[in-house]
Amino acid sequence: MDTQLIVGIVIAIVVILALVAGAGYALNRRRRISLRDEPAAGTDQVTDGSQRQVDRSGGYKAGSGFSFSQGGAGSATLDRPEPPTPPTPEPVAEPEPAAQVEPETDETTVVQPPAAEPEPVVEPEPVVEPEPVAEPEPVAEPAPVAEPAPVDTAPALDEIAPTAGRLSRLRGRLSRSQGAIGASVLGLLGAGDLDEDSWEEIEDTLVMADLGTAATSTVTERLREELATGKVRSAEDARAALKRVLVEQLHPELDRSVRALPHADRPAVVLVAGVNGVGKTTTTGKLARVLVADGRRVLLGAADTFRAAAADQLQTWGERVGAGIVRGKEGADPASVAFDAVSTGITEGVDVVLIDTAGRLHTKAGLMDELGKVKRVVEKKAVVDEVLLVLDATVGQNGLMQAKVFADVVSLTGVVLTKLDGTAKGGIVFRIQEELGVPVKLVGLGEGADDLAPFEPEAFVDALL
Ligand SMILES: Nc1nc2c(ncn2[C@@H]2O[C@H](COP(=O)(O)OP(=O)(O)OP(=O)(O)O)[C@@H](O)[C@H]2O)c(=O)[nH]1
Repeated sequence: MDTQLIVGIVIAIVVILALVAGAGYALNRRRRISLRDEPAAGTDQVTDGSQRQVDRSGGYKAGSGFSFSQGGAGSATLDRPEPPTPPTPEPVAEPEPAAQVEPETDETTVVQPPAAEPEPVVEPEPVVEPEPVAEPEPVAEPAPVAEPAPVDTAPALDEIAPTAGRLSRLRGRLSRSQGAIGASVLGLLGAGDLDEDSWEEIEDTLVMADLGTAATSTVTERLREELATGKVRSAEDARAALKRVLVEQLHPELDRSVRALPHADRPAVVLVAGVNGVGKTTTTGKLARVLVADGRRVLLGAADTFRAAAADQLQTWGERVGAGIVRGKEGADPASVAFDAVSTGITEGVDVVLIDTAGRLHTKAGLMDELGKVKRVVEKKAVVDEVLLVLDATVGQNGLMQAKVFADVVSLTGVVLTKLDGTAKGGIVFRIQEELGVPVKLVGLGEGADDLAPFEPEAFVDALL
C-alpha cells in the first residue's frame, strides 16, 4: 500500500471519530436534566460569573399555588397590618463574638445534586491539517457507532406533583377536623333560634377543636351578630355565615408568601426550626420540591448535626429532586454548617438555601441558644429572609408552648403546621396565629413527598365545613 493511501485512510478515520465524539456529546447533553434557569431576556446575571435568573415578578409566580416573595433587605419581620396579639418579645441572647463563630469549613461537605454535576469539558478534537489527498479510497469499515452509550449515570429525578391547588386537592385529609367544627356547629346553627344551651354547645365544640378561648369567644360573638341580622334563614345561609366568621378570624390579609426568592447578589435564606419529630426535615424536603418545581435552584443545609440520620434523610430528599446539600460531620457545630451552606449557596449562585436545624428540646436552654447562634452566624454572610417554625398539629397546647420559646430566641416569620391529616383539631391554626401573631404559611397534610400545601384561609375553612 502506498503512503498516500495510508495517510488518506488515517485522515478519514480521524474525521469519523471526531464526528462520532461530537454526536455522542450532543446526545449526552440533551439527556441531562438541567435545573438551572435559562437566562431569558431581561433577567439579571449575578456578578460571580454564574448565570442566575433574578425574580422581578414581585413575588407571585403564575401557575403555582404557592406564593413566594423576596425578603426585604435587612429585615425578616412580617409586614402585617395589625397583629392580633402583642408582638413577640425581642430575642434576649447577646450577639456572639465574631471569634467564636468562625466557620469550620473543613467540618462540612458539599454534595452536589446529580443534575448539577459539572458538564464534562470535551476538548475540541485537534484539527487535522487537510492534506491533499490524491485518491481517498472508500473506507472499508466506517466504524458504525449506532448509539453512543450515555455516560450520564445520574439517578432519575422524581416527578413532582403539581403545586397549584394543593390545599383543595388535599382537602379530604382534613376530614377529621371537618366533623369536629363543620358538622356539629352547622347542625346547631341550622336548627333555627338558638337558646343559651346551644350557644354553649357551639363554644364547647370550638374549644374542643383547639380554637382556644379567645378565638372561640370572638367567633361565637360574631355568629350571634350574624344571626341577629335575621338574614340567616336556611342551612345554606348558616354555612355562609359560619364561613365568613371563620375566614375573618384567620386574618386573610396576612402576608403568607414564603420569602424564598433570590436577591440580586445572593440567595434567599430560609431557616427551618422546631422541636424533634415535628416534621422539620420532611418539611424542608417537601419545600425544596416545590421550589424546584417552580424553577428554582435549591441548596440544602443540614445543620441538624445532633441526629446523624437527619443529614442522610435530607440528602435523600435533595437527590430525589436535584438539590445539592452541605452537611457536617456528626456533632459538628450547626452554626458552622449553616454558615458554609450559605457561603456555598452564594458562590454557586443558587436561588435559595434551606437550612434544616436540629430538633432540640425546648427545655434545654443551651440548645435553644444554639439556634439563636445559627441565625446570627448565618447573618454574617446573608440576611435570613424567613424563619419557619414547624409545629405538629396533633400536640395541641404543647405545641403553642414550644412556639413561644422559639419566638423568644429567633423572630419567627411564619409557621408550618404539620400532621393536620392526623388530627380533629384543625382549630389549632386559629390559635397559633392568635397567640404568636405569626401567620401559618404552609400546612403538612401527609407523609407523602408532595403533601405540603400553602395555607389559604378560604380553602381551609371550606375544607372544614
Ligand atoms: N401524617 C403526617 N406525617 C408527617 C407530616 N410531616 C412529617 N410527618 C412525619 O413525621 C415524622 C417525623 O418527621 P421528621 O421530618 O423526621 O421530623 P424532624 O422534626 O426533622 O425530626 P428530628 O430530626 O428528630 O428533629 C416522619 O415520620 C414524617 O413522615 C405530615 O404532614 N403528616
